[in-house]
Amino acid sequence: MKIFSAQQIYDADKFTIEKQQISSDVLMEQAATKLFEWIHARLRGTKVQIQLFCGIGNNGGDGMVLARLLHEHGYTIKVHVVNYSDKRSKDFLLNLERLKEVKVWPDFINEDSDLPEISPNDIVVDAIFGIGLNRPPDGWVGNLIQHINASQAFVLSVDVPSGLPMDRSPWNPVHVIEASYVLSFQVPKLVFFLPETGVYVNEWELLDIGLDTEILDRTDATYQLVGRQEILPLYRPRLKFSHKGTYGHSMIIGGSYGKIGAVQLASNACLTTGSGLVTVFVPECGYQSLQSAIPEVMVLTDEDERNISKITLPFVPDVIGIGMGIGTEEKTAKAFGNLLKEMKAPMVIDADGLNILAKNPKMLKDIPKNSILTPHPKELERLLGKWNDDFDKLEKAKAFALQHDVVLVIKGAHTIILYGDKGFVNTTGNPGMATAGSGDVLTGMITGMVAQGYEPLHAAIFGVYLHGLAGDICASQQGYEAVKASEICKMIGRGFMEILSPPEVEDREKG
Ligand SMILES: NC(=O)C1=CN([C@@H]2O[C@H](COP(=O)(O)OP(=O)(O)OC[C@H]3O[C@@H](n4cnc5c(N)ncnc54)[C@H](O)[C@@H]3O)[C@@H](O)[C@H]2O)[C@@H](O)CC1
Ligand SMILES: [K+]
Repeated sequence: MKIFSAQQIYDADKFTIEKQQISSDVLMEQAATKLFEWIHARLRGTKVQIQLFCGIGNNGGDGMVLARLLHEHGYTIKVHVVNYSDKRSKDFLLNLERLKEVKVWPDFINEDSDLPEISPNDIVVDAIFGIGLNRPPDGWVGNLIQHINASQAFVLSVDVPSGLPMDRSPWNPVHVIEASYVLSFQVPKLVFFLPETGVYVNEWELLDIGLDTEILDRTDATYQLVGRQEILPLYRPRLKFSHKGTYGHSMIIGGSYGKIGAVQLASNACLTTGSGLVTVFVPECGYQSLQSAIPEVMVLTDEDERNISKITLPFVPDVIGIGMGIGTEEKTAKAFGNLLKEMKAPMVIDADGLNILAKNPKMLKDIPKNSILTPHPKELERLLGKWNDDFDKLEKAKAFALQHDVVLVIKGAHTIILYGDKGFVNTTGNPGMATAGSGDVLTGMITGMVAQGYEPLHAAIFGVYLHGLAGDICASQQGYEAVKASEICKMIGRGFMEILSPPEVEDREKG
């Protein structure tokens, strides 16, 4: 599903109004009717007080229409106009009049007004600012926002949490609504998925407000949200007349004394994801444990007992997953550098493999074509240097991926895969997966997908989605805390089955 920028949303809005020959207030009425229907379906006339805080732009206009509809259906409402500017939008003014016509008179909150009392049992509708926010809210508006956040009431934000800009991190982190639920119009917004801004969105859902499908289809979005619908077409079915050679030979290189488990997790995940053959290359000390832990995996060892010091491969694998538990010893870094120079097979590079690259930037030019890098935030920072905010991070990361022609997997609550000038935002996964070895499993899985012939970008997108899905299945069975990397691995098969099962079973695109 495409993620639009604020400008693209305004363009789609304008196009719809022109093509469908409707006026802008009709579109606002449509949008607010969807809000009303959502609320009404859940409250069914419950006698709860709904306090609506409405700005003076079109987000506030949506709030005005919603207030009218709630009033007409007998709900107990209080409407506040947050009077932060005298530049009121046309449709706000129109709907303020329409509200007065049904005998609802909002109070106006100005700089010197007392803040209204909000009970924890109230429902707050937040329609102060929408996607039009382009500068910091005034201090008193910020205070009102803090007051709403402190109320413990359920806060339903219209379109986006007020105070959250669409293209940067907030000016003041406490002057943003902490939304219990966001009902967002038509398309998801990138801010919902980034660590600094996603924290204001507890849950979100899209409302189809009828923007024209022609413009939605033809708009080229930089970012896409990846759900089951996007994953299913990437799937490569296994053929009846195939054999283990059809699905590639993966090599997993990593481990050091005390960290052989990382290789075990990665190679097991690689096999379980469907790689035809898997060979590992580890220091001598890993031989026994790997042979006994995973009988399906073939084991090659370094001449060094505790660390990788010289990588000699007796065959050319289809793909190499490298870096888990490998350490950053000088001899290891040298062996890794030589492998990069000699090897043409694509690589999936993780953990200390990335740290070695960060310490030896000259090696970056030797990364084989079609390779994938899977940094977590700290590893990314070592590669890119510091960034100002999440948007700056994405720009820097995109430039890095372009310069080195790699697929970059930025791991996080919503992992983002960057390639060329496009980004893909994952929707699966949960906080239980923030656990030792989870990244090793992901590296193994992506390696296994490349081995089977998935293009690197598809391998990364599919692998990340499947990894999160396997983690979600684990969490649903035993809770977040008990999710362990080895169990994520066990759920890979179930994950595949869920992706391939009929659509009514799952729709994970909700936030
Ligand atoms: N584009 C669409 O698809 C539709 C948009 N609608 C609503 O329209 C919203 C956007 O409306 P607007 O563009 O009027 O913008 P907002 O209502 O988000 O903001 C109000 C206006 O205040 C000004 N402003 C920005 N930052 C300010 C600040 N810190 N202090 C004081 N004034 C500030 C700006 O001029 C801005 O246009 C959407 O979020 C959505 O809720 C809906 O009416 C339905 C259709
Ligand atoms: K809002």
